[in-house]
Amino acid sequence: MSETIERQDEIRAAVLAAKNVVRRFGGLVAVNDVSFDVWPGEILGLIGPNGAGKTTMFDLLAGSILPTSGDIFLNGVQVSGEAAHRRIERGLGRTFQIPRPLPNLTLIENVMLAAQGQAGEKLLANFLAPRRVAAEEKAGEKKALELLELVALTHLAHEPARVLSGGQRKLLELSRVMMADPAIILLDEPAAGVNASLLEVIIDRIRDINARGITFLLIEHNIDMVTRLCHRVLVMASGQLLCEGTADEVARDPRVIGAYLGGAA
Ligand SMILES: Nc1ncnc2c1ncn2[C@@H]1O[C@H](COP(=O)(O)OP(=O)(O)OP(=O)(O)O)[C@@H](O)[C@H]1O
Repeated sequence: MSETIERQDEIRAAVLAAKNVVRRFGGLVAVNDVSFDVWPGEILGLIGPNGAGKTTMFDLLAGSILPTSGDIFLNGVQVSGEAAHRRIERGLGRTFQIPRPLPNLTLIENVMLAAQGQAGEKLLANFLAPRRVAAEEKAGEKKALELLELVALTHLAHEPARVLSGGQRKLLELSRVMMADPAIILLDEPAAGVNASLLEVIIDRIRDINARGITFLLIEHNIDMVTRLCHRVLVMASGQLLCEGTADEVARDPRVIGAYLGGAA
């Protein structure tokens, strides 16, 4: 089998795949010819020193920015030019390093909002089919409560989101993303700014959600978390994919040690 046909088969089997992706910002190549696959059901880590291109890669995968060249595939479908909301509809969820829930709405309202379409659409539907809208709202509330339970926030369901700690906001964000029934979730630094005991809750919840068949790709600087959670790890440095392997394998790789010692230079 030729290399190209093999690569096409891999792309078809992957939940998410990058193929020779390049992203330039003026003269700077933030992501430089990066290719990788995320397999169904895995928890894949993306690590690398500051400025390596990890966040830019997430932005490209999620559709917040478009590649200068190269392609992105979601469940085998080429989505390189598609807007972020289309990729959400196709099963891609994303959390941000600093989640910003609506502070004066309750947790349950914040989670329910994640499932709603355009306000105008909803108003029209309410006018045309009020009973259907009411039934959908009831089902949405039930699902939101189940998801809050999944992330261990049931006791705060009716509190305003402003009372949450940084770590609890990350858990809320995870439940919000789950409202759209994603096939894969991109997690941006789930451990950043989270205290030790809540970190254990976050690790457990990610494992539980993964056990439901949901795939994860996560950027993380906390190597202990990466070692405990990730089945496989990709390492980026200076915009390029340096290597991949288990957390132990990449931690021993002299190229990785060199990249961290030399920073992003
Ligand atoms: N919108 C932008 N305009 C210009 N340069 C950018 C832009 N976004 C990112 N960069 C540059 O691209 C490079 C990669 O940045 P990126 O944020 O992707 O790295 P990172 O690996 O996520 O770093 P960190 O771990 O510090 O978050 C950096 O040199 C950064 O300054």
